[in-house]
Amino acid sequence: MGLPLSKSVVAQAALILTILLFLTRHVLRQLAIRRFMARTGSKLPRTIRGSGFLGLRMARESDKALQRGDYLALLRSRFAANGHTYQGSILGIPFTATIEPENLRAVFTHIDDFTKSGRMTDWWPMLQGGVLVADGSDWKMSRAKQNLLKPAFAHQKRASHKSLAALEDHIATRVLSRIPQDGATVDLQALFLDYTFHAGLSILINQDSSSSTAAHEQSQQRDMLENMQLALFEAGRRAKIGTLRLLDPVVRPRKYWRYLKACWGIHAYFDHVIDLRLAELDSRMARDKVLGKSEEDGGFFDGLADATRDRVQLRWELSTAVAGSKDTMAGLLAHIFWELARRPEVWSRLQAEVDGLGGRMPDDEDLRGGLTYLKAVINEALRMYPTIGITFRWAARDLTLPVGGGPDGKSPCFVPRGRRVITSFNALHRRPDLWGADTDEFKPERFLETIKIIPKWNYLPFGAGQRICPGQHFAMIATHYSVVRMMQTFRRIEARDPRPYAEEAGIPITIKHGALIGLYTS
Ligand code: HEM
Repeated sequence: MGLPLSKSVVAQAALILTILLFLTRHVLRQLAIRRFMARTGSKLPRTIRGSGFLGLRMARESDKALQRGDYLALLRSRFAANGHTYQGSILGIPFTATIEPENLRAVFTHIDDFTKSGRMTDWWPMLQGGVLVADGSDWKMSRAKQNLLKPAFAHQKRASHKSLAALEDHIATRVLSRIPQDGATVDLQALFLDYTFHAGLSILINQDSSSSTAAHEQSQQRDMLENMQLALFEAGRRAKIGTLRLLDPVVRPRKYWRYLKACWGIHAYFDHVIDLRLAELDSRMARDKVLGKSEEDGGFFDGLADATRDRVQLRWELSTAVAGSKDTMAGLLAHIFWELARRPEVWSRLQAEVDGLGGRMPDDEDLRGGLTYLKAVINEALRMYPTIGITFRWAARDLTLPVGGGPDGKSPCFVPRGRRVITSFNALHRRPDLWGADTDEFKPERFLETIKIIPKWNYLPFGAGQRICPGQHFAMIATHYSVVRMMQTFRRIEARDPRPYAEEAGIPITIKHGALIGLYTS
């Protein structure tokens, strides 16, 4: 009969066994990595210098830059100092950063290898499904296989006359009529944020949000706007701090609770609107059937409802579309006018082109390509200030990127599974070797004269590959339209903010202090 083992001996044995298992797993993983790297000829990229213990110095630097509003400039300087592909870790969580066009082609075209898996937790609980955060078959369901979004955007395109009417209605009441005509200072960015949010509600979910809307509905919309502002800010923060967000309920319980409430408020708003819209759609269809006339194209919402009647899926897709369109377009417009106010020669040339319309409203054709200088202005603003400045993917397995490995950055670059891959469209668009020494200057002419053909992977303001922005067409039409209407209304512009440019690096990028401008009608 053996002696009974004491509890402490059992505990020690269990501990030793766990450590052994852990070490064995670690050694086996390292061997597998070595074999993989030898087989693929890949190497690790350079490691960022001066990031401090566990990347703490880098985290502190980032935090300060975020507060100052020059975080994107800091990222650019890191690429300049460490090469176009490098690796590091923030608080022990490793990442690989790259702005090599060849690597971006690999990341954005191999969507099953470079996934958005981490996005779901960044956006939780605001979005738990829908095209923005889904991967694999769920994403295909949203965007490709069952064409959930395709018909929605196609309906919206066919109903573009309605979209233009909604844009006109909102820009007239929410922007043009609110700008003092005597040159008194106004924050254009604030007006654009209000405009694009309400135009988005009208166009994407047929939600009447004009000034004649019932008071209780206006107040619901205001609450939703506030909730979405807060939730978008938090989602951006959660993405930047990674797994540290798990501490939020303990470290900042009040803010965390407010964030949850904002997300639930957004859900409740969309659920309510979806019920209303589906009921309207059904009664319209029943009426059309009785009258025997073909039903009118109702735009984006009808397209979505054609593809699915699943209310939760509709909630994710609609809130994604509203969140995706809201500040991206306002941010772009604000940056365009921030630059126009500082570039009289660009303003004059643009004015001359818009004057060519003879004061009439721009139609589909003008917006689709007749206004070449305007297009160059918008392209240049998207180059210097892409409103999605940074994006992330996660490696689904051990992978290689075409370049960036080894001390000279020329070998294939090893990316271990689970690794977060970061890219900055902002830094890509400011690479002097791709864009010239004047890369920090706003020069629309480069899109007309200097660069005849831009290599595709050097310029990605709307992303690329299968996950390219599905709202790109709408965003471009709406931006062209809005700039034309501003130029037709005002003859002179002045910058009213002597402070240097500073960004608010949320999702998406806006101008920290707004776009303080003076405008004159004569
Ligand atoms: C100036 C305006 C806009 C810019 C600069 C912009 C930019 C982008 C970029 C860069 C991406 C890809 C992000 C990534 O790959 O991680 C993206 C994705 C997306 N955008 Fe936009 N966007 C704009 C307007 C819009 C509008 C108006 C909508 C909707 C009506 C929209 C809806 C979406 C959606 C749903 C996705 C996710 C697509 C997917 O993952 O399959 N965006 N956008």
